[in-house]
Amino acid sequence: MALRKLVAGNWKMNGNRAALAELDAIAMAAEANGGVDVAICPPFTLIAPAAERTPSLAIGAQDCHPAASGAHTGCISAAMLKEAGASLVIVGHSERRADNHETDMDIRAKAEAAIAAGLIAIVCVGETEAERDAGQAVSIVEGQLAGSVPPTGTGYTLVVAYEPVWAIGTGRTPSVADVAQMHAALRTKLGALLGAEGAKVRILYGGSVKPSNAAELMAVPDVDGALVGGASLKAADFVPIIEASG
Ligand SMILES: O=C(CO)COP(=O)(O)O
Repeated sequence: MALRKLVAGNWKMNGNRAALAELDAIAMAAEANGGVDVAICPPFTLIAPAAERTPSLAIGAQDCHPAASGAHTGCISAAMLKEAGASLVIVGHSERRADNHETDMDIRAKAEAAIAAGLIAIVCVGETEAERDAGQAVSIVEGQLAGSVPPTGTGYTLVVAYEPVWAIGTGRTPSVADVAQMHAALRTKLGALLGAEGAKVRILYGGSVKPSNAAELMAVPDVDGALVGGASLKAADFVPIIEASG
């Protein structure tokens, strides 16, 4: 079953108010490519101005706290993101798994909080280079998925992003065959975890997606979109990726 593609940009800790000008051309491309869902996940401080500037574009966050509220200095709840204008949130990005020692259990709790607040949760999984070299990529990623996907997730509330850690920001990507193998394994595992809903959950590929490789990656079976880092910062790079996904 071909699912509607989602192309999401993760700005990470980049961008400022001036950079929001990029959103105008991205929103125009989203409108012109009506068969593709497009989202941008800027830093927290830019969510509200981004949502106000381009109401037609889905705006997301890059993390949320698992609790609804409370004494958690420096943290942001899913409901706060929703009120600021976000409709989705990335959880479990490998940079957060590494830098903040987030576990699969933490990530599942964040995804559950996001869904409870009415956000779409984009749950990230991906192996390190050492794990791939050891022949463990599929089993590691299946384990991350089983641990971090909420059992109540549906095709409307949950998105999975496969991002090999070694492909992020390096210009390197897995072969088309390796992407196909991993996405097929994730699709099967989602079915085991979520039943019929597992077939409706979009599985994005992320890691050095750029205009020159987007069409090839988006044509792989069970690749239902892209999670784009560096190439989402400029409309000149991101718009061709949207166009290649239609
Ligand atoms: O981590 C990523 C998106 O979440 C991918 O980053 P790059 O596209 O810069 O490799």
